Amino acid sequence: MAKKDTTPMMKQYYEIKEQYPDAFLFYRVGDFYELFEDDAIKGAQILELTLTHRSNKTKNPIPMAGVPHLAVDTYVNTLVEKGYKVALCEQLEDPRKAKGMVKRGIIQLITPGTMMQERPDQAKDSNYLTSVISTNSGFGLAYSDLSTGETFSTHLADFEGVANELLSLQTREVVYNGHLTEANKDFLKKANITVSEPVEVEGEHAEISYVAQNLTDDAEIKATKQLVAYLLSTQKRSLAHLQVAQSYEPTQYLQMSHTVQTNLELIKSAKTAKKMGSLFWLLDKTSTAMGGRLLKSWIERPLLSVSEITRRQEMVQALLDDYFTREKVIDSLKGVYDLERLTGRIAFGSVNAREMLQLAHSLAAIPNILDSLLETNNPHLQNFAQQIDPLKGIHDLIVNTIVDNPPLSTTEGGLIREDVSDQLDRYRDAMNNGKKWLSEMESHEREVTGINNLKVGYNKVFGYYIEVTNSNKDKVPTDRYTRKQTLTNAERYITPDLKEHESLILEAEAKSTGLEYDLFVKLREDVKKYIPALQKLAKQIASLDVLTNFATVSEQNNYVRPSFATDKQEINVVNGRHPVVEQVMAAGSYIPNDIKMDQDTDIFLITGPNMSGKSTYMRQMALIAIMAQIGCFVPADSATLPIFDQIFTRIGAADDLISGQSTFMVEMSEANDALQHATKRSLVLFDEIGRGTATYDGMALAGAIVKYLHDKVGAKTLFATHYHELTDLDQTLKHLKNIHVGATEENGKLIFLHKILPGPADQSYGIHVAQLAGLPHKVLREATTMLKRLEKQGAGELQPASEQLDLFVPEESEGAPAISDDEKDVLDDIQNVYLADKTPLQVMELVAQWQQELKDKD
Ligand SMILES: Nc1ncnc2c1ncn2[C@@H]1O[C@H](COP(=O)(O)OP(=O)(O)OP(=O)(O)O)[C@@H](O)[C@H]1O
Repeated sequence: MAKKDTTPMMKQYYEIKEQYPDAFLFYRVGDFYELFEDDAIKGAQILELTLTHRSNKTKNPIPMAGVPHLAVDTYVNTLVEKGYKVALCEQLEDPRKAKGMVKRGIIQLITPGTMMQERPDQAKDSNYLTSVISTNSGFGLAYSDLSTGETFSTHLADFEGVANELLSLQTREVVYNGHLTEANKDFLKKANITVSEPVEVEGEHAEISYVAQNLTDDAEIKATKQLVAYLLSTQKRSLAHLQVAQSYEPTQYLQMSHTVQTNLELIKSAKTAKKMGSLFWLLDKTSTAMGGRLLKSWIERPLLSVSEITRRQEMVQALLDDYFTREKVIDSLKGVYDLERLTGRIAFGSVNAREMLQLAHSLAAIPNILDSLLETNNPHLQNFAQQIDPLKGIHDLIVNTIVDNPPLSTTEGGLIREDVSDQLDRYRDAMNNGKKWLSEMESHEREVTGINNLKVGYNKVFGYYIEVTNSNKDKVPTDRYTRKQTLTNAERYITPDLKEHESLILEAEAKSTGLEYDLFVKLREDVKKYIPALQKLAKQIASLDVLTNFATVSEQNNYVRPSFATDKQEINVVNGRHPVVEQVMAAGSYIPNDIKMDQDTDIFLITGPNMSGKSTYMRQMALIAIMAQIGCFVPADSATLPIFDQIFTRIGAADDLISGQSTFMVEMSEANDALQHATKRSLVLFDEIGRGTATYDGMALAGAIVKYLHDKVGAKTLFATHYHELTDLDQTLKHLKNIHVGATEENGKLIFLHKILPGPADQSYGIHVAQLAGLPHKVLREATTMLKRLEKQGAGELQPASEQLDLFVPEESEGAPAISDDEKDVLDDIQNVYLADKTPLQVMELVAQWQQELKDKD
């Protein structure tokens, strides 16, 4: 960078900036943070700041923009949320005491992956920084949420696995060690993930070995150490709250790719990308933010172990059966703050006295929760309670140290109770005595001078003074009083006595606030020793919150406890419902449906009109399976399920925007994923496979895929299709059954029954649905005529297109004037269209287009 200004300050600035070339450098000058050079130009634009210039008189003024230090968080957050990094450069010494240039240094590097979620609406979100290292034996991956310190690590075979994990974690930043191909870079860019270089940290850091202590896999250890080193180097402080990394295998859980999670709308609605309308939205009635975050991670990672699921179910059952205990627990949970993040703030050193009290109040709620659980006769609830240490010592320590209503600031006193420190009490006595002396002095002076409204006051500039109004000025004993300040209607004086006491009072005050701060820091350090115990407690409370929440939701929505047939792959769901669709519909209007697939049935081929409920039925199956495997009860009258190892989907039009593939390509890759990786224990949902290409290609592919699933995979498969020709497959594939969603026609109108019935659908009603969508009458009539013709002739033996022209030529064309060029274009199009290549719907679209062209011409 060309250094245009070589004043000592700018020299210092350039030196620091050189070390952080890829971050916005917020350089503290007095009450402002200044941005210079390119940072200023770019920052001014993004943050809408006024761009000014430093050294305006020189030939090359330096662009500059500033933000007030009190508002810095908002500006930093805006930049970091957009994927940038911010280096906060502070004055490291008091400018008044500094000799020469004030020392400055970076106190924190804030990056997308290390930003703490502070806004209330983000309380249930985690922000994971991920670290990846490529090794000879695949990839090590580790991630951590800096606000809570929870850390995980795993080992993945290929970049595809890494990419999937990054998307599932919604990671904003990855510290990447290894080669990235152009395609990898492209993916990371499209997924909006900031890529950071790994960093070395100097010296020994206990955190690095602590976090990695339980890991055995070399790649995981490396990724974890790289993660912690990056955190330490950006945060520039000890991070006592980082938790021992938990190693996991993706195969330990029911596996679903990020696309599957998105398609099934587990955490967000596919349409709005908001929580509303998702399974998480439906299930989340948790009382604490920790519970909310835990629930989300449970939904993303359903269990495989029946005994673990049963353990959750037992708790849900017990809480469901015992309304009063449940209500008491919920009531107490409401008093528990975000223990995990409070603990993080304690470790971070950013906690204030009010938050310290929030911790104490949270701990105060724990014994009530334990009492409620222990009072029941339920062994599961009792056992759960017995494992919890309420950490009463920490509670007592905090409430015995901090006053009831402490101020926000920790440096201005008023935080610490009496009797905590003799020394503090002595300072306070001195202050009180001094103040008492002042009030006695005031009465005494009134008496001796005869000035009744004489008063003693204080301001920051002059300290303590005696104030006398102008009307009493002549009574002032000028031999004892020295004038200090003149106001319009009064004079202020001091006396040697007053000044002597003033210095005693102020000294005691300064010492007392200093000591209070020291005592507060000591308290913080004392509590810091209990961080692992607090984190354990936080986890226990969070899981109690989620389990209680399952009981509440299950009761409110009439869910039933599922059982698992582990020895055979059988599904027997009686009157199952789609939990989210049912919720947004009027009460009682959702039509329940059974899902019964015995050992000998692997594939349901589902036909039925558009809009009849095929997708809903398939999603219902997946959501019931997921709910069951996270330990929640399920929307059905009864349910027996296998434990699914993986779920695959090809549903809806949630096109893969990130990889930039075409719809049909995405469809085929998703199908391929299932064909390659599904096992007998998997659940496969395929909705209208093949519709993204020409009819015959699509139908042929769909048929072959069904056959492959049937012969080679054996996964439980729900396969919805509009290709009625496929329904004949039940003749040859013995594990395939046809089912359809019922619909009837009354007076030419289509009535959806939303009821699953055995056998194939008799007709597709596509044109009826088009009618519901309000297509012009003429289009519908013509489509109907064409459909009849197609059905009569069989799509393969279509007449040449020219012979069908009479379908479209308006009657009044006879004897009409010669046709225009536009009309001719349309006729040419009609003549050239190859009908065998088109679905009826596509033909309808074409007809609509031609009509529009003719209309435009009018
Ligand atoms: N069991 C049900 N009870 C009541 N309403 C239902 C039921 N199933 C589906 N619906 C309603 O029907 C609508 C359409 O359902 P869905 O999208 O599953 O149809 P589809 O057959 O998959 O349609 P398409 O073939 O066009 O994709 C849903 O949004 C819902 O409102």
